[in-house]
Amino acid sequence: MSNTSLDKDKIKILLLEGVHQSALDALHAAGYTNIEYHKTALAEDDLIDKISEAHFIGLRSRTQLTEKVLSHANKLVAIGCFCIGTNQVNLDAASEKGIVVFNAPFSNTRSVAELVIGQLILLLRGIPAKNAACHRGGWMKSAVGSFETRGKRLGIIGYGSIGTQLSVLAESLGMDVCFYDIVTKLPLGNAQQVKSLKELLSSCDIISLHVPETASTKMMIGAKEVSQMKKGAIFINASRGTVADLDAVAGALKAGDLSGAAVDVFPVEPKSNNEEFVSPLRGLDNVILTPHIGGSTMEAQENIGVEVAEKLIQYSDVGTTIASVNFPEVALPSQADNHRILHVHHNRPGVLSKINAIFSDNNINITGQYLRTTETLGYMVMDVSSDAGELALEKLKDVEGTIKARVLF
Ligand SMILES: NC(=O)c1ccc[n+]([C@@H]2O[C@H](COP(=O)([O-])OP(=O)(O)OC[C@H]3O[C@@H](n4cnc5c(N)ncnc54)[C@H](O)[C@@H]3O)[C@@H](O)[C@H]2O)c1
Ligand SMILES: O=C(O)[C@H](O)COP(=O)(O)O
Repeated sequence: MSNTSLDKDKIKILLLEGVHQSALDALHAAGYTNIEYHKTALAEDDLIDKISEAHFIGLRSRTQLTEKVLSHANKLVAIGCFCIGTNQVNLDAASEKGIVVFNAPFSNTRSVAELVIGQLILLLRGIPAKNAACHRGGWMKSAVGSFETRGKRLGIIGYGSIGTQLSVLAESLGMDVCFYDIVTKLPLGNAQQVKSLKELLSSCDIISLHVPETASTKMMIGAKEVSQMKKGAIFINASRGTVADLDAVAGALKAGDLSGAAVDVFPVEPKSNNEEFVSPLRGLDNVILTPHIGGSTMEAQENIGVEVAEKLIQYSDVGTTIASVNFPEVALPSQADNHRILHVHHNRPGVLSKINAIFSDNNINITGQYLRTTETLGYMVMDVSSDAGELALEKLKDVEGTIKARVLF
């Protein structure tokens, strides 16, 4: 159990995968200078070695924070995912160790929606194949199989932040939009929610996936679903590689059942730019392959850098967990001449009354207290008079169900 606050220059921050300079700037401006920065993800052994010394870690989609890796993260208090997806982090293991996880749920959504619009226009015109032919000295001048976007039916699977923006952009091009989502969603513009995945697959000219990686989305597009798509349909996936069976997609493309595809995410992605990319879609001229760059624009990365760094700073400075992925949300203004204690515990009945009893028995004056819980976790921020901080922390360690307790200031 971590038990003391540290001077800011002793708080070790590990930033991986080339997170934007804006994150470093924000952390430096807030007084955090002990930062180790890597442009790439780390191999597991190296990651374990470094995470065991880190108090904060920042990463993107490549770094896998598995249960095994997190079991070594004994000083870690927070994880910043400088992206939307948090599937690369074992959230249960993080919660179990009292480690809060943040992400950037909105900053790169426009970038993904724009990429998909670009891809669907290029695919409707057969540009990838024509471009490839030109590069080989060919000349495929023909209108056959080339279409405008106007009046084409776009099916969006997952109508969240990205799906909705894609919907609006596609309608501005005159497309007819429908979507499938497990939640009933307010349709934007003239878009329509369909009742089943099959209805979407069998009625759309273009199908684009925008779901998170979860148990319910794993391989949600398999051979059966591919066979339900309209003859000549276009398939796009910029969500997660585990969502679609690419062998089935490749088979349908080779058989001419699908006319084209654009895929940005893969079940197995190279760990670095030096590793070979392997996919059954390689070599197919009517497929746009991109190396997981849906959210990789300068605008998105700069905004994400600031957004996630600010969340880490707020947590480190005052214990704020607003917009956390796995913690109850708590925000309290800091109080002068007080010590702030953060207490993460298993959400069991009686923890709060035990804490209050201990404080009362020891004459510790609580000047502010805020508790929020999720189903499994309790997070309490407590301000006590500054002469009582150390004693309060000592006593809190004895409370059954405590996961992590520290004094902030
Ligand atoms: N290619 C990239 O670089 C890139 C960039 C950003 C995000 N992403 C991926 O895109 C995903 C979606 O991003 P978002 O911001 O739109 O997320 P979001 O959470 O705002 O929306 C996801 C939507 O999918 C729906 N959904 C969940 N499970 C479903 C299921 N089984 N069937 C149908 N719908 C389901 C949800 O109800 C929600 O409406 C992210 O989770 C991330 O994995 C990829
Ligand atoms: O989840 C996301 O936001 C995207 O997949 C982007 O991931 P990246 O930061 O690794 O490009």
